[in-house]
Formats: sequence, structure tokens, C-alpha cells
Amino acid sequence: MNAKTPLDFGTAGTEGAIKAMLLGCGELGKEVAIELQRYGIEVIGVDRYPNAPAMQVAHRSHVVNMLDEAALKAVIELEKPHLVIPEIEAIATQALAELEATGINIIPTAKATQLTMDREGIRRLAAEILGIPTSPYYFCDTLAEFTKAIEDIGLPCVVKPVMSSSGKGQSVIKSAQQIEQAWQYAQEGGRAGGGRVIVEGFVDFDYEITLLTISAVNGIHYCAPIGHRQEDGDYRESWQPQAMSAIALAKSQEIGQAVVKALGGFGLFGVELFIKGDDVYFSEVSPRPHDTGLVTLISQDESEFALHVRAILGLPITQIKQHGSSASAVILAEGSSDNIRYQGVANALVEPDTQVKLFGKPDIDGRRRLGVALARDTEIDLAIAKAKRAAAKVNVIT
Ligand SMILES: Nc1ncnc2c1ncn2[C@@H]1O[C@H](COP(=O)(O)OP(=O)(O)OP(=O)(O)O)[C@@H](O)[C@H]1O
Ligand SMILES: NCC(=O)N[C@@H]1O[C@H](COP(=O)([O-])[O-])[C@@H](O)[C@H]1O
Ligand SMILES: [Mg+2]
Repeated sequence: MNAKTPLDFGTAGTEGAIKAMLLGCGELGKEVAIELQRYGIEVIGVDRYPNAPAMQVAHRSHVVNMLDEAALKAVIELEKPHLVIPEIEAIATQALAELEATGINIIPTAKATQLTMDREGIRRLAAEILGIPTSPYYFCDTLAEFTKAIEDIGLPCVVKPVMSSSGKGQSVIKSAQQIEQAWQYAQEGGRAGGGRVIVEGFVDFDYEITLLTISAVNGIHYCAPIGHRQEDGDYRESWQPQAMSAIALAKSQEIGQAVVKALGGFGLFGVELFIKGDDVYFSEVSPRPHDTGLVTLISQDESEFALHVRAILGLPITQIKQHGSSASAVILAEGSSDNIRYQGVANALVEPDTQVKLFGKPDIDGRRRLGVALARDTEIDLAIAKAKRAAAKVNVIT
């Protein structure tokens, strides 16, 4: 497994099993759990609610508030996993740092989980320590500081709570009249309640990508760039490969390499970049598989989930085979139900090179991503259109 602590592969459920604990059991963790099991790893799922997608695949699971340091430590001490694999950002990362110091292997490293949980940590690392281009930015604690920062940066600009994800509390400010409202919204959208926000200059990019970058025992590897479209802070469609100039791709890979090396450890990272002409701006990074990378379930011989597992088990990565123009389109639903059903799945699969994945989320209250449609075609535009057609045919009954 990890090059530092090589272990023999064992068999789940027996004495010599390698045990992996997933902190977060959503759709991304579910695919990681499946890939772990393909190597005979014993998988323990942990999330805030029962019957989460990866729990349905894991050997056993625990319902724990992962922001509660004591509760998180207790479940890790109880199970004594060889590998702790964070799947979400909202975790008591201080506890992970303490556990790492006692020899537990936190994927990719406790430092990576700490720096990426807080926008300030990762932004200062990238821009101020590594010297990577980013949007201009300020961190603010009060409305007065916020107003001053916006004057400096200029409009339009983007505000985000430092601790948030999936667009929560995030808004684009286009006129001075929106400043107070945006401040309020950011105060309500933070994971840890109100507090510090980041104000960023708006990057008028041509397109944005996720560069899946893998740090493995035999070096750094990249997947083909993934383009994506975001709406209300969440991705709607992603595609691979995104066409890019050779210069922009080389710059993107250089940034990916610098960031993952600074965060350390083995695993796959989702490096989010904005591209304008040949210029590349770093936005943020997930030290784990990325939602836009769901497209790799159809676009590559080994998905981002399989590659993450390969890397964290200390296995080499040789080649990553890409199957050509591919796309994913999310199946988003709205409603309130604890008996979600799906109609039209057969109809969604009538076209060749189309797949549907239903995550198995046990309930919905508001809007939630419940599945994804995947497609391949001869051109990117055709693949995106095909994936969207398939997603639209799945009718969610709440
Ligand atoms: N400075 C910026 N300029 C232009 N667009 C931006 C900027 N910051 C964010 N965006 C847009 O908003 C999207 C979401 O931003 P970001 O990734 O920072 O939010 P998030 O809450 O971390 O989302 P997720 O958890 O889904 O990654 C980006 O993918 C991009 O489309
Ligand atoms: N952008 C981060 C992301 O995609 N995270 C994925 O969504 C799940 C939470 O879904 P939920 O909000 O429906 O419970 C997480 O567990 C992870 O798999
Ligand atoms: Mg993002």
C-alpha cells in the first residue's frame, strides 16, 4: 500500500485484511468503495446519515458527525483502519492531523485535508507560496473590510465563505447595491456558520477545467482535461477531453504538479483551473476524486476512482487510456421524499454508448443530485447532447 508502510494484500473479513475507512459515503465514495473491494480491501463507511450510497457497498458502516473531533477519533480508534480516505471537505481535520501523528495513513495527507477545507489555506499556498496565478483576492471578517476589498478588486467580483462547497453562500457581485446582500448570503452559507469570506476578482475565462492529477508511487500522472459547466455552484455537464492549446495544457499540468506535490501523499486530485487564451489561473483543488470526473466512468479504461485507489495502495500507474469524446450530465431532482423511485431508465438507455448510474441516495428534501447519465460519441458536442438526452429521460418520483 503506501510506499512508507508496505503491507501485503489480504482478504476482507479475515485477519490479514487491509482496512479502509471512507469519511463521507456519497456517490464519489461509493465508486471508491467498489474499486477498493476489487483489491479485496475491507471497507468501512462513515457519514452523517444512515444508508448513504457508499454504505450500501461497504462491509459495515457508522453514522457519525464528522465535524465532531471526539466522535471522529472514537470511530477511527474503534475500527483501527490502515487507510482513512476523506470523501468530503467538512471533517474535523485537526483530529486527522493528530491521528496521522500516531501513524494512521490519512489520504492523501492530513495537511492536504486541512489546507483544502479552508479556502484561505489553499489559496495562500498556491498564490503566495507556490507563486501560481490566481484571481486577485482578499479575506474579510467584517462588512467594512468586505466593502473596502470590493473597491480594490473592482466589479464584478465573487464572494464565498472560506468554509463552503458546492456554491453554498457564493455569489457574483455586479453592482454596489448587491454588496450587503452578498455579505449576508455568505454569512449564512458557511459550513461553520458566519465568519471569514474570500472576495475574488471575476475571471472572465474562455472555459474551465478539472485536471485530474495523480500522485502515485511511480510519479505524477494526468488524465485528459475535463471541461464542465456550472450552474448555481454545482456542475451540470462535464466532458473529456476538453480541447486546449498545447501551451495552456502544459501550464495546467505544471500547476497540477506543483499543487499536488505541495499537498503531499498519494492519491488522485481534482485541480480546478480557469483558462483564458493561453493563460491558466488556479481556482481550487480537491485532494480526492472530483464530481466532474464522474465522466471518467465512461471515458477511461480506469476511472478516477480506480486511479485514486491504485495510487493510495502504492500501486504504479502505467497508462491511462482515454476512449474519445465523452460526457456526463447530472440527474438532479427536487422534492421531498424518503421513497425515491425512477422511471424511464430503459428509455434513457436506448442509444448506444450510453450509461445511467443511480446513486441510491435514501432521501431528498429540496434539490439533490441523485444520478448521472454518461455517453460517448464521435464529437464532444454530440456526447454532451446524448448525455443530456439520457439524463432528461430519467423521471424521478418523489
Ligand atoms: N473568481 C472567479 N471568477 C469566475 N468564476 C468563478 C470564480 N470563482 C468561482 N467561479 C465559478 O463558480 C464555480 C464554483 O466555484 P468554486 O469551485 O470556488 O466553488 P465551490 O463551492 O468550491 O464548488 P465545488 O465544491 O462544487 O467545487 C467555478 O467552477 C466557476 O464556474
Ligand atoms: N462537489 C462535491 C461533491 O460532489 N461531493 C459528493 O456529493 C456527496 C454529498 O451529496 P449530498 O449533498 O447529496 O449528500 C459527497 O458525499 C460526495 O460524494
Ligand atoms: Mg470548485
